[in-house]
Amino acid sequence: MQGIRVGNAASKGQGLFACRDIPTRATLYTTNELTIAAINTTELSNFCYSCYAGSQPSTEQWYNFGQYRDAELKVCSGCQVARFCGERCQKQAWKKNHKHECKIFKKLRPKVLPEQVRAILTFLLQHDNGLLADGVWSDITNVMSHMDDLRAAGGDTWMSLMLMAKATHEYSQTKVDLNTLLKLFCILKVNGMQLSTTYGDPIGAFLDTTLLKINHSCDGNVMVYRPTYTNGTGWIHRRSDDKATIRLLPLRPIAKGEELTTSYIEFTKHVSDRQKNLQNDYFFTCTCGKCTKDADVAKKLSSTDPTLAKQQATWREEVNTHLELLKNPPYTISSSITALTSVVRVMESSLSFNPADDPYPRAVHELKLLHMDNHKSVDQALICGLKEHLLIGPAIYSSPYYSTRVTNAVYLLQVFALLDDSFNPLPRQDPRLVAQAKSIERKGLSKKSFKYWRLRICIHTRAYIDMAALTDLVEVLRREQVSIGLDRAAFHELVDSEAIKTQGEKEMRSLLDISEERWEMLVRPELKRVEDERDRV
Ligand SMILES: C[S@@+](CC[C@H](N)C(=O)[O-])C[C@H]1O[C@@H](n2cnc3c(N)ncnc32)[C@H](O)[C@@H]1O
Repeated sequence: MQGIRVGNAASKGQGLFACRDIPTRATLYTTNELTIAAINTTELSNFCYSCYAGSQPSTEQWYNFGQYRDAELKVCSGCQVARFCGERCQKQAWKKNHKHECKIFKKLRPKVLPEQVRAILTFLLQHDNGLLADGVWSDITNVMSHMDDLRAAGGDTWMSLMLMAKATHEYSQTKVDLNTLLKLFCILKVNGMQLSTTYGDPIGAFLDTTLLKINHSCDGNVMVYRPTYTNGTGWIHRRSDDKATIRLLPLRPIAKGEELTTSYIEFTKHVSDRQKNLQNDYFFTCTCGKCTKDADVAKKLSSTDPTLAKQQATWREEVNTHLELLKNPPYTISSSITALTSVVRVMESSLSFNPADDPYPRAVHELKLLHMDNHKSVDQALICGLKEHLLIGPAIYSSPYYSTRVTNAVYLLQVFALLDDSFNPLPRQDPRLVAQAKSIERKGLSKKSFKYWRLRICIHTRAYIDMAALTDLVEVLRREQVSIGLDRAAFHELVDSEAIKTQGEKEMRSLLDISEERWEMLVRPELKRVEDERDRV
């Protein structure tokens, strides 16, 4: 552990603490050996079983156009379940764990075990076959399991934990008792972290003996990040041995002795939903500063404007329903677009509009993704992405170094690229994109302002990256800047010209339909802050 230690976090149990002052550019901890991990069953054919390289990650699929480098996955001829990006990964996995589980997977074919069972089964077989390093078994089995809470809550969750424990006991023929196995499933349920792509798309779950000591805060000071390695020409999802699978990065400077915290849940949700989530899934009540502040604001709103408070609860309900529907096909994209657009519109038209208010951030983000579907309305996706970048980002993230904020900006730049005539990575045969670019112009953003904003967002995002530890994204931004195709002189003319800047801002207000007053209040402070920051880089 680099500059961090496990310590007593009072009523929260153990926690992680900084042993020195930590600047934002530091990497706090890295690992490329996750203690327990499994890829979701639905993603098994898309990601390497050993290094989690992706063959078709959902978000990035379109990202690098022709340059995207797929990892070609070959299926294990024994079990036909695990897929590997190369011989090296296959050999490593065979030695580490696959030798023992492969036989079990083969016997069960065509049934594929759920990810939780594969995760615990693999760990158990490593233990039973003497393949775990000293202390790892006790490090994991001594973690808070909340088994009594889960048993008391009962229901389908408890039933499924018991069934999974029984099945694992039977398949493994282990000497470890059933109760310990059940505890392991509870530990994974309560402490498991999401294994994801760099863009945050979930692909599995993992447990790491150090990271699982991090306690929760809705305004955490660290983030768990899965880097995407790049070279000059495209993404390389494959990780070489010297590179980490997971990194722990600071979101702001952290003082010596401060506790490291991260958000276990979607922190943009309303405080009442966050508390429900934390109580149901993690069995505690959050008392962080953000919860105290948000609860005060909610209480005040209920007493001063009960109609609005009620209205907001209805919007949250509506967005939650659609986001839930979108998780499981068959779903209708167009009806979700209609419902989410209507919530976004009414929220924006409210006099007390605050872009941080749940469900606005979640609705705009989902709408952006839905509009990108099949490139059907990239122009609308651009508008959503811009709202997310200019209005929502500054309002919900207490720090610019959130990987989500940076990767959202990188995504937005790619949406710009799709609509930019002068940037031509794709054969421009799609007349829909040409028509959509025209629609952006008709809505008020001229070609010059379009280019100005594309460049401006690129430069500002690059500045965030230079100040943070998200170094793997530098190459992506460098390439992006080149692709905008401006020489140094033209670059300064665009970004530093007051006239172009004033015009660009005016046109952006028109595109996003934001009044000047709202722009000055909600967008201006952040624009000023990033400009100051850029000057410091
Ligand atoms: C991943 S573990 C964190 C490490 C844990 N404190 C330990 O001692 O092993 C998650 C559990 O820690 C406790 N916890 C985490 N954050 C907390 C918080 N902000 N307040 C109270 N309890 C918390 C809860 O019991 C939660 O289920």
